[in-house]
Amino acid sequence: MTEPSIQERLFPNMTCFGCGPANPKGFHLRSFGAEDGVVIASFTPWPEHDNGVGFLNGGVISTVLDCHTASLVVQAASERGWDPPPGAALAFVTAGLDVRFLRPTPLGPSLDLWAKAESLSETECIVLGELRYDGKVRATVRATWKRFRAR
Ligand SMILES: CC(C)(COP(=O)(O)OP(=O)(O)OC[C@H]1O[C@@H](n2cnc3c(N)ncnc32)[C@H](O)[C@@H]1OP(=O)(O)O)[C@@H](O)C(=O)NCCC(=O)NCCSC(=O)Cc1ccccc1
Repeated sequence: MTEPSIQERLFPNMTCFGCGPANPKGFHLRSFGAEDGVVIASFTPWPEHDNGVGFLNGGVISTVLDCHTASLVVQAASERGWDPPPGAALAFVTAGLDVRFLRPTPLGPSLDLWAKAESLSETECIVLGELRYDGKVRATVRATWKRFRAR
């Protein structure tokens, strides 16, 4: 897609490995709002992301699910005026990820990411996510996001 992604619009200078536009060696995940509060993205694994038996490594799966749910939380926080603390790039951080690997995930060519909010509040957001390939859900996440306080 040519339009700016959520990440490019809301945190263009972020250096997160998975989704920071400003990390020169990162994944540069690009997520976009769709209908009914859903956020979507696609991710193309690198050959290096092999899990040793020809499928996608589980840590990489967890990273992209973490970062994709982040885009939903950051967009929701921005829309509601839940601003980051002074000097911080983000209003929320991941407090927990419950990832389930339902079936092996091929190394591409391109995988689909989906996310939708379960609940959103100023102190805690819970987001459901899925990684899909070839019409099948390969992995799911229930991500808990908590308000970040700079110290
Ligand atoms: C094995 C199990 C966990 C359980 O399955 P089972 O008890 O046998 O249950 P069931 O028979 O119901 O099968 C369920 C579905 O799975 C499919 N399937 C199963 N085996 C194969 C196969 N060989 N090839 C293709 N497909 C296969 C099977 O067809 C079915 O799909 P379907 O309904 O027909 O479309 C399976 O769900 C799975 O592989 N999940 C993904 C795990 C995963 O990606 N983990 C993360 C990466 S590992 C990592 O990073 C860690 C690491 C660290 C360090 C170094 C190296 C590595």
